[in-house]
Amino acid sequence: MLELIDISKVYRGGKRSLDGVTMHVRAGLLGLLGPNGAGKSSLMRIAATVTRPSSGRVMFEGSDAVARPEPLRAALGYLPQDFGVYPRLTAREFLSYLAAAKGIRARDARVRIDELLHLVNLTEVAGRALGGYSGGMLRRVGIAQSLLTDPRVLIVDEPTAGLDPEERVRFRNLLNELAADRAVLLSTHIVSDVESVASDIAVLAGGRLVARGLPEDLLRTVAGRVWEVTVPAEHAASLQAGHLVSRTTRTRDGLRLRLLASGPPVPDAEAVRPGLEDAYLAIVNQVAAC
Ligand SMILES: Nc1ncnc2c1ncn2[C@@H]1O[C@H](COP(=O)(O)OP(=O)(O)OP(=O)(O)O)[C@@H](O)[C@H]1O
Repeated sequence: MLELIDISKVYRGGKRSLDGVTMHVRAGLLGLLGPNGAGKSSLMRIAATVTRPSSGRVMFEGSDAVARPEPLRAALGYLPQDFGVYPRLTAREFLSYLAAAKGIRARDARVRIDELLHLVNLTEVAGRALGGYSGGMLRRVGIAQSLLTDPRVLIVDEPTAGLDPEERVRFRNLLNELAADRAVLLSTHIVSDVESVASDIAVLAGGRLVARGLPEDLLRTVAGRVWEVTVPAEHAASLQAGHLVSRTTRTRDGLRLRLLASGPPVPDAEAVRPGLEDAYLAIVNQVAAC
């Protein structure tokens, strides 16, 4: 549906944020994972036709979306990372204003806005000024605005930033539902945001696409290399220094470390089933070590 081909981006001043990224976006939920500064927002802005790539092509349904962005724009919903609202407007007023700006007729807009307020569970507070909304509620307004035109491609940039765990789960489920009949590209640096919902995961690090596949493909990269050990707190530092540690838990018997190693890091280490967090850590750090 949407193809990003060999995309590079160099900002004025010489900062290179993307380096030859090729990524095809199909129907369903594609989770774009990467640490801060990996280039996720740069790629999302290019996919959303907000910024042009320095080189490379963006193709939408076979036609060049850099030269002619209108067809993609007409099919696109976008929630930018720095989504802002007018605090004095109510949710309904704000959405009506945006609908008018998108050229939606007033009567159609009213019906659509009612549907969307219901979808994002804001109907009851739709008459309240946005200045009084929580971070999670504002994110839901952001999703509602991105869906005004019922887009076939939905791009959401770090939508769970600043949300509490409960809101995060609700948001994840909503995006999962939306991905049933459209392409959703979701960026995040939090593995659990995509772990349970994305069937397709891309990992960006240092401006390059370093992994892409099903969660099980990514898990395979650390098969047999994830261990858990419990050590006295004073012994933990040397293990932490020599290995990638994906989790540290304090227990009655000392520190429980979950770490990556090609063989048992200590004789009584317990081999455990890899999780996506382990795979992500390994993939991103392999790149950093190169
Ligand atoms: N307009 C800009 N001008 C110059 N450099 C920029 C600009 N936008 C981003 N960068 C730089 O490009 C790199 C990638 O930034 P980008 O925001 O795309 O990454 P990200 O993965 O979305 O990270 P974050 O989650 O922290 O936003 C960073 O080093 C950033 O400082």
